[in-house]
Amino acid sequence: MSPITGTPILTAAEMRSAEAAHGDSAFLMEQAGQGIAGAIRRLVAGAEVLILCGPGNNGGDGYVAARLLREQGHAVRIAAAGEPKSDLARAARTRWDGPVEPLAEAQPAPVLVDALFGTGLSRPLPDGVATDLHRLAEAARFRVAIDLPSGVASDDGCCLSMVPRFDLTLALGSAKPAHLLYPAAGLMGEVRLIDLGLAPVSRASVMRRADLPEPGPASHKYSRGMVAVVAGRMGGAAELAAVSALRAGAGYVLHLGGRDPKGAPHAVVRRRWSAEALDDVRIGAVVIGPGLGRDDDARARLDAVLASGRPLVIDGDALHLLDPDAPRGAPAILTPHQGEFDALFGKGEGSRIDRARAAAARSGATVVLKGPDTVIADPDGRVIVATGGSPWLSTAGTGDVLAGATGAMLSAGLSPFDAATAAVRLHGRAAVACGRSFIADDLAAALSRVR
Ligand SMILES: NC(=O)C1=CN([C@@H]2O[C@H](COP(=O)(O)OP(=O)(O)OC[C@H]3O[C@@H](n4cnc5c(N)ncnc54)[C@H](OP(=O)(O)O)[C@@H]3O)[C@@H](O)[C@H]2O)[C@@H](O)CC1
Ligand SMILES: [K+]
Repeated sequence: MSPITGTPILTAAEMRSAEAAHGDSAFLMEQAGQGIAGAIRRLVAGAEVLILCGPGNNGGDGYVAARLLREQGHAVRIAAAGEPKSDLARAARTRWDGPVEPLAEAQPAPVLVDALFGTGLSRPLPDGVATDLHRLAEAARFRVAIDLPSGVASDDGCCLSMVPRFDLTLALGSAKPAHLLYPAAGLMGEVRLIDLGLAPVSRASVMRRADLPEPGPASHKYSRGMVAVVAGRMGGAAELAAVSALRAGAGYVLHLGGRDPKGAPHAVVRRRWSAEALDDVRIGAVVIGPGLGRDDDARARLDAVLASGRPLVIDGDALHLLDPDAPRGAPAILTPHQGEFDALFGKGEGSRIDRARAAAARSGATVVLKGPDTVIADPDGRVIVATGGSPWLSTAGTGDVLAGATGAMLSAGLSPFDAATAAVRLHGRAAVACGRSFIADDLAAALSRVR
């Protein structure tokens, strides 16, 4: 059992291909059962376990785990929603020599293990099954989901039925989109990986430690990265982005336009807005959007920035003015939240991973689709899904902080994908370091502490 950080994310179809490529599904199920039994043994300290088994291979995993737990002297019962339908599940059921209770009649146990449905769930749970799952989950002290909580759709994290809250979800072989994407991700408790030795390959993975650029002995302020932040109607947002760029590690931040607020950091260099200011070849990234406004003046500034040929971070209001299909002369990172994303790219089909990836391919920009499950997608198809942020990030100005931090990483010479990943990671860590009920200014300050 290990953390899922850094692991590949596979759809149900990709999981089936990985299983087929391995060639020995019975061995994989035995491995899964061993991992599950081992995890449960370690975690529940002898308490009685009730395993709910479904008709497919998720149920098969449950039968194997039950047999192994029983062989080791653990108190375990099984309740099933019907007979096994797959060959593997039937074989696993045959090797279980204890009774199998009908699900509707099952009495609760302190530990509930849900092996009803996994990646094969294709429709809402039958009403009776959903009711029994809730009844038994509510009565249990500790709830474990095998691979996925029953009722969640593996590929997009939607709930096809009402899903109870779990304390632990044991992801088998690889992470699935639902382990990261909400609402499903919010119901899983801690997600841990049981390695099946599949070595699955995917272009999508769960975020792990990001390498942040470090200054060396020969570094100077321009080599650390020079960021220009283009201000607009609401000065505070651009101020936050500018300060955040410095605190995330930029060597020089130029704030173009807007007023000079009292008490603002003296480290930010301020100039009036002019398109010519962007001619400075030392500028490694331009951040535009925070507080920009959406009027003609804002549009003119965006047009000038797009024409400058500098690497771009496009956020906030600028996303409302942008034509995502228009060619750009420089790399760009777009940082929309879901509302801005929908306005820019349309509602679209598929999971947040699918949609962010399609948007990146369409726009030719790296897309950071922000949320509790931030998805970073590159035009070349790579995707990273972030974990470990904080629900307290849902406050005004935190997006401006991310835009500034992203500008810092881009100006330091990271590729847009690596810059976005590093900034999202740093921003999430800073949010966690801030604790509860912080404001965006605290978050900007925490970027330095976390670095
Ligand atoms: N891939 C791997 O490498 C490994 C995978 N492993 C395990 O296999 C799991 C995937 O197994 P799986 O494909 O058999 O799917 P699973 O989730 O058990 O359900 C399918 C069954 O449920 C049925 N059914 C579906 N929806 C339903 C509904 N709403 N209400 C009622 N019935 C419904 C469906 O019937 P049908 O839709 O055909 O009518 C079918 O009979 C995976 O999560 C992991 O635990 C490990 O063993 C080791 C390695
Ligand atoms: K399950």
